[in-house]
Amino acid sequence: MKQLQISQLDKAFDKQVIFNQASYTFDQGKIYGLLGRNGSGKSTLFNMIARNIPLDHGEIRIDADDGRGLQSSYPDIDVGMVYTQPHLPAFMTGAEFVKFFVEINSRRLAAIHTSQNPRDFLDMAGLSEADGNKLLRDYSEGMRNKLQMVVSLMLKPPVLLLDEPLTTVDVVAAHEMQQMIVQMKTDSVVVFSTHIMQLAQDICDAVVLLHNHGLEELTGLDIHSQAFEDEVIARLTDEVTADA
Ligand SMILES: Nc1ncnc2c1ncn2[C@@H]1O[C@H](COP(=O)(O)OP(=O)(O)OP(=O)(O)O)[C@@H](O)[C@H]1O
Repeated sequence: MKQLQISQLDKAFDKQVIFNQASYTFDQGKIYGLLGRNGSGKSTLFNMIARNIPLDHGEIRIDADDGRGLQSSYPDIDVGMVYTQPHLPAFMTGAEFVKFFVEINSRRLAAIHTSQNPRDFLDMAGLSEADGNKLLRDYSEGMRNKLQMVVSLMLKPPVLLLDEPLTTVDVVAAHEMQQMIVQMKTDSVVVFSTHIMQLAQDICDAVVLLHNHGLEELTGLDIHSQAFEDEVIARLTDEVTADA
């Protein structure tokens, strides 16, 4: 089973403590919703997992289910990251970008039996032929988000991190993307951050709160209940009181 393990993680920016001895293990087979107040450290956590920024102390380890067990250094393990603001080349058209993406990832796509037809990628992102011929800088934010998510999901990375996805896509696209994310949990560890409680309740199997500089799963309540929602708000509100 694939696994992402956070152990006794510390991270501070100058004197601002973001994580203090945070520990949690995310398993393949579940969708985890990461909830926390603005500025609590959700993007920072994702960036540490993706090794974009260093951690101060502790360990982040990944088991890609490749026989090697948990690895604390994982340059060869793909961590898929879907950003709130997509990072796409502005001066390529959608079709050019997808063609380029398929070319540079052809071996990986072949290994996981994913289509290598660029048109399929554009179709999944709901982009027409005319859209495909537009420069990415002229896409709406929602169109960029859909395209970014489709290319990230098609690679089926062992760990998939989604930083506030689906906030800018239309209702139909959001429904389709939700279904794609749900399918991903079969083969990947899937963690997404969101401020939309309804979204967390709709697609998550577990909700992890980032508060008081730690990670804590909210257990013992039906995720779809009002009591669950009240408890999330109470705990995240408590944090402000505790820090004040
Ligand atoms: N490179 C950096 N240098 C200094 N401080 C930073 C840096 N990156 C993030 N921070 C600070 O760390 C804290 C956590 O930021 P982060 O973006 O991880 O929060 P978040 O939970 O994702 O917030 P939001 O929900 O608002 O998107 C914030 O106070 C932010 O200002």
